[in-house]
Amino acid sequence: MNTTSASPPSPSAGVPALECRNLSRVYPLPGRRRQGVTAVSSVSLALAAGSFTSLVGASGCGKSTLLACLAGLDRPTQGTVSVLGRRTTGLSPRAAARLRAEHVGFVFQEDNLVTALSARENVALPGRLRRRPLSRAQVSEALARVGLSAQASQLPHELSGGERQRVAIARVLASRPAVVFADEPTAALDAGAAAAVLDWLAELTAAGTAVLMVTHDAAAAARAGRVLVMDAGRVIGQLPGGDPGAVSDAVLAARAGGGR
Ligand SMILES: Nc1ncnc2c1ncn2[C@@H]1O[C@H](COP(=O)(O)OP(=O)(O)OP(=O)(O)O)[C@@H](O)[C@H]1O
Repeated sequence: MNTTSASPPSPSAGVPALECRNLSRVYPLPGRRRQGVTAVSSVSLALAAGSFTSLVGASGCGKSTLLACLAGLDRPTQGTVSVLGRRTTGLSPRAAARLRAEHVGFVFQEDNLVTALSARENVALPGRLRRRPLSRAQVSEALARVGLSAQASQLPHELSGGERQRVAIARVLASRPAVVFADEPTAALDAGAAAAVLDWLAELTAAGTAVLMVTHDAAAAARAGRVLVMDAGRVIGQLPGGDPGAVSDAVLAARAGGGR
């Protein structure tokens, strides 16, 4: 376990790291004022500090939209989101960005990194935004942890897709935000690299971070302690992690039982 990284803020007893209530997102349809696409419908959930949760469901069921609304990257049409008990919905864009910089991290398949910054600078960025810079040793340690010491000075376009993903992992390992959102973090990786990413996410949760991961990979989903199953914009069920077969069955059952 990395011992020199920043620790996530200790949440007050009983306050979830992330919570949403009655969250909905309706995309307007051009030219049809009264109609829209309901991508997320009345979702309520809470993630405890140190929990690892995955979100599964058939393509188009609303996983990425829910993640984006929870992460403050999209505005829900209705409902509330709170991080460490502080409401993020309804904040000014500036205040929301500040709260995100302080407490939220991202591991996305694409658009992960600031293109003009080196791997090292990308890892250091959350600390700069929080005005609590990480030490050079902390950044180096995180890059070493993901096997990228030799690439520290390279720009994102000089790295492979898998290496860019690892820089994003190093960034959250170093800054340890209260909540990490991971969208298909293993999709473009070979089996060994995917297993390593899941190990690092689990390492984060052991240090107190709440991780929410969207994935189509049942084996990856089953690494989480809790698997939420979505269909047609709703979270329709949950199961404990550990059994990829049970996750596949739950997704198939959701698809068979519902749909838009
Ligand atoms: N910008 C948008 N405008 C209109 N409809 C959208 C928009 N983005 C998503 N949708 C619709 O919202 C629904 C949910 O999409 P979303 O991308 O959240 O699903 P998903 O479960 O993440 O799918 P996938 O697994 O294929 O990535 C889909 O019906 C999609 O067509």
